[in-house]
Amino acid sequence: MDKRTGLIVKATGGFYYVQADGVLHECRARGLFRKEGVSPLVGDRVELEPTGEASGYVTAILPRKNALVRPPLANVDTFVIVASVSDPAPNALVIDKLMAIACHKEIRPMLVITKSDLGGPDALEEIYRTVGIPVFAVSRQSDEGLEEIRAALSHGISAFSGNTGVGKSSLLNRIDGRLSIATGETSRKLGRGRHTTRHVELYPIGEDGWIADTPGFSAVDLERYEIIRKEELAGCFPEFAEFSGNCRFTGCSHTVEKGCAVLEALREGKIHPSRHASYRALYEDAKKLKEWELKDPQEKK
Ligand SMILES: Nc1nc2c(ncn2[C@@H]2O[C@H](COP(=O)(O)OP(=O)(O)OP(=O)(O)O)[C@@H](O)[C@H]2O)c(=O)[nH]1
Ligand SMILES: [Zn+2]
Repeated sequence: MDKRTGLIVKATGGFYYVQADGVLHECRARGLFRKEGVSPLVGDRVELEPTGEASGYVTAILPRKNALVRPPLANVDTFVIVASVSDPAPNALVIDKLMAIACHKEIRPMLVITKSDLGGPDALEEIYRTVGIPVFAVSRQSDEGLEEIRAALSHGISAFSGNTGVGKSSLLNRIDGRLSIATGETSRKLGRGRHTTRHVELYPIGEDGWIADTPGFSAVDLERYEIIRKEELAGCFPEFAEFSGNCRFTGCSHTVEKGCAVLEALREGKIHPSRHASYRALYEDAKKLKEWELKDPQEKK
């Protein structure tokens, strides 16, 4: 049968489920890329050699745009960062770290503010509008905003992240009832703890969009595996770009230097203090990284 290309939407028990030409194929991988130390990920576009109507072999992985380690996911286009107005209170550092990871991986970030029934989303909105990313506010009290979020996810692969308890699962369920993630309450009732098998699965949305259902993965998992060098950090704060070229010294860290155009913009209110505070904190963390930690985690065994 003819080779074709498809998308891995699920991987479990040594099988890869590849969506190709409207059919879900249950596939094994040919040993080929194992030699090269690459294993197929959910989100990979692959070459498929069918062995039957709905079965086949994955014979090659097409070039990846990006890959995350935890959750294991390739070719992520949109990153939905979820934060709640309160319960838990928003943590700007977590949001900014996730946003920096997104930029670093060339993923388009957007922010969804949940639980707006518990208070106004204005404070968060004000910060992130200055960054120039899409910001949506929702609450389970109404469907407002949901349709716009669905539309923003209707192309490419999207993944959700945010601190535990912000309402990711509730939001996903409301975006699409098929998304299987159990909400905090349900999972407690069912006794599904931290140690359940975690597997990522893609669900279709809109015209040609896919949402990654990533049960059990938290912002913490993501942060642990996606490391940004201090030299690369400023580039992950998009609103710094128009200033950072004008600093007096090349290699300016934008934290203390005289003649730093980013610090100048901060003083003039063109960069939000909360964003710069996060930058500073992440810069301090990045300074402490050891050489071995800077190796691409994909290359680590
Ligand atoms: N007041 C209010 N509470 C909400 C809203 N959405 C979700 N919650 C509650 O917030 C809690 C956490 O919701 P989840 O959807 O489980 O949050 P999560 O981010 O998936 O949490 P983890 O699974 O721990 O990562 C639950 O008790 C929900 O009932 C909302 O719009 N308003
Ligand atoms: Zn500077």
